[in-house]
Amino acid sequence: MRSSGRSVTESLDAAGIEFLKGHGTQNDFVLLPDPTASIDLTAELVQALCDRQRGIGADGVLRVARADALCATGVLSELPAGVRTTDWFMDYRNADGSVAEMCGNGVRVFAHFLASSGAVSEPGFTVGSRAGGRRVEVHHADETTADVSVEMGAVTTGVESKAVLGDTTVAGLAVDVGNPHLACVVGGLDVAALAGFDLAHGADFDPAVFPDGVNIEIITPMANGSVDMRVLERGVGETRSCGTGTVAAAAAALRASTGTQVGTVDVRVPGGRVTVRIDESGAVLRGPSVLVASGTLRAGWNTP
Ligand SMILES: N[C@@H](CCC[C@H](N)C(=O)O)C(=O)O
Repeated sequence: MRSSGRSVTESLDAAGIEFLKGHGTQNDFVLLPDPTASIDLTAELVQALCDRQRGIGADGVLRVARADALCATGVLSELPAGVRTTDWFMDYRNADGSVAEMCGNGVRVFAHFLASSGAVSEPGFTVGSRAGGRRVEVHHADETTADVSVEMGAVTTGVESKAVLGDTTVAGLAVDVGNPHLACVVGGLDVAALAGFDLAHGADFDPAVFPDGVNIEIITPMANGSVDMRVLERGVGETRSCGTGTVAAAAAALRASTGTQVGTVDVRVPGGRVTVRIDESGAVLRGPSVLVASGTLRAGWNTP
């Protein structure tokens, strides 16, 4: 990892650094505008920022940096496919401090911030992620709310696998949306039974299929073009939504009901609703973003 030149104390509390708090269907994030990638974004700092008692509280952190700055400071070893040096790059971290390739809700909030702050001048632009460049279209954005579509790229289904949640075993399909998912469409499951699943105590899964961990979605069968879903996110726990998870859920639900993964699905999650359209060229995720607040980290907030 690079050395930022900041002292240990400075990197512990990142005092004076500006942040925003936002969410996409209640999957919530701390945004750190950091064009030059000068913040020493350690796992410990991410954990503290995301802590709901001693920090700001969030499911993850979105550092807003230029792609070339992340390369120059060694955060990225190379530019992922489809990302140009001048693109804004979503440097995403899970609440436990781990790095993930992609975040579908985060990219909408990220694009909302860029559009509402004037950092971009066109409604359509590319956001860099570790999974590659993602084209976004901001349909509407004001200071607080936005409606954003994201081209999520290829949705690749793999083998069938299982997860154990509490005393329940569920079967699902491995789905790669840039990050790994086990999308479990449970036959006969209704909204009330979905609410009864124990997602509070983690899950066991097959590490041979998911050597880098997995996000697990529990999904009702498709009815009238929609499904309900809950999610257990890698590096976080249960969240109220997961954008990449909704894409995986749509692919699995379409496959289960039609035998192909082409179509449009409304996915309801505890935090709201998004729409996923999948065709041969990939998936498009459309949904809301809310920027809740902005502020400045105070000196000493993260002093042990
Ligand atoms: N909430 C995100 C996914 C974030 C990354 C995930 N926890 C992982 O580790 O892959 C989304 O909206 O897609």
